[in-house]
Amino acid sequence: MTHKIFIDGGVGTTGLEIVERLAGRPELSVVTLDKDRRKDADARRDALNAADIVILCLPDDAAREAVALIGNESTRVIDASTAHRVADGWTYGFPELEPGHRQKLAQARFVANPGCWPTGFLALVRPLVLAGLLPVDWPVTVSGASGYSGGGKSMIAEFEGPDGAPTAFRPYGLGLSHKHGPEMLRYSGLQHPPLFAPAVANAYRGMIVEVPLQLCAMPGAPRIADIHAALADAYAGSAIVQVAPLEESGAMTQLRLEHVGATDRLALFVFGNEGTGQARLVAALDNLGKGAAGAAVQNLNILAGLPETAGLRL
Ligand SMILES: NC(=O)C1=CN([C@@H]2O[C@H](COP(=O)(O)OP(=O)(O)OC[C@H]3O[C@@H](n4cnc5c(N)ncnc54)[C@H](OP(=O)(O)O)[C@@H]3O)[C@@H](O)[C@H]2O)C=CC1
Ligand SMILES: CC(=O)N[C@@H](CCC(=O)OP(=O)(O)O)C(=O)O
Repeated sequence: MTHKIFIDGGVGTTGLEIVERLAGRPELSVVTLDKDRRKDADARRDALNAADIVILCLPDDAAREAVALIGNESTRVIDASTAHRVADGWTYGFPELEPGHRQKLAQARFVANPGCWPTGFLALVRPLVLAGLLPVDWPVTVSGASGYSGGGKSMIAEFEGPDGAPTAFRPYGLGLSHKHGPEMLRYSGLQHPPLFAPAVANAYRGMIVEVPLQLCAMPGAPRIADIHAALADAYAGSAIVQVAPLEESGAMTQLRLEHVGATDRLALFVFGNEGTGQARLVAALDNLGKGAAGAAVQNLNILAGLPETAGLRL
């Protein structure tokens, strides 16, 4: 069986990355609209309703508009935008979220791909909440740096424009109301919004997401080995999410934004000091990989009943 896939927004930053990952797969027939017709409502309606699975790589408003254009009840949707991540009737597209979630995704008609920051955050935090190591009422902070392609074509133009990059490193989200807040809160299972301190760096792609924990102040004062074991258990056998052994992270003195390169891998680390009772949990990923296009292709594979890592860069 050939699955008909339409990528709406196929010439944008995320859309192009998805097209690359789907190329050369005979089990898929991939449709994109050429530059002249890509915003034509009739052409989009036809393509949306003719597809088995559509992937929306659009700004939020255009993604909502695309969903409204779908009348064919057998068309399934993967939305890469923020529009539907906490919306009723949508399934959150993070297969690793918790046991059984992948099975829910396989049956879903509407799937919301996670944001890049929440991908790193939830991968680090959700298993600790499930294991009872991180109390649900604990005040959690998450910070880090992202490559500028995380801001799509407009931020790429800003950093690669004729005047050169505007800065080397730019903290943002200073109003503490980033659009990723609701999904981090909902899917972590925490009771309080995490304090989120993001930054963008003068690098095209790659990101570091960090959750510092004062283990010594937490109930039961979990040890670094307990935190590591919970993460290692959660992702045992995953080809996508890898937890560095403590011997490896213990020997590291630094970590680069580019750690996973242009791949769809998600690398997790537990750095810590048993003496001070402090830990730094860190996720390294590509904002365009597991943070966007890699996740969309992984979800597509799950929806279509295909091998989960087909087409991924691992
Ligand atoms: N970049 C990243 O790392 C990540 C992005 N995302 C999300 O993915 C989505 C796409 O982002 P990204 O690829 O970065 O953004 P881009 O701005 O690079 O691409 C968006 C594309 O959508 C097109 N578009 C805009 N409005 C319409 C419309 N009404 N009909 C058809 N096409 C339209 C744009 O056209 P035009 O070429 O004319 O501008 C552009 O080609 C966004 O919702 C973003 O938040 C999610 C995770 C990470
Ligand atoms: C560097 C940068 O600006 N990154 C984007 C997030 C990119 C992403 O995850 O996309 P969504 O917009 O689909 O959530 C931001 O923080 O808004």
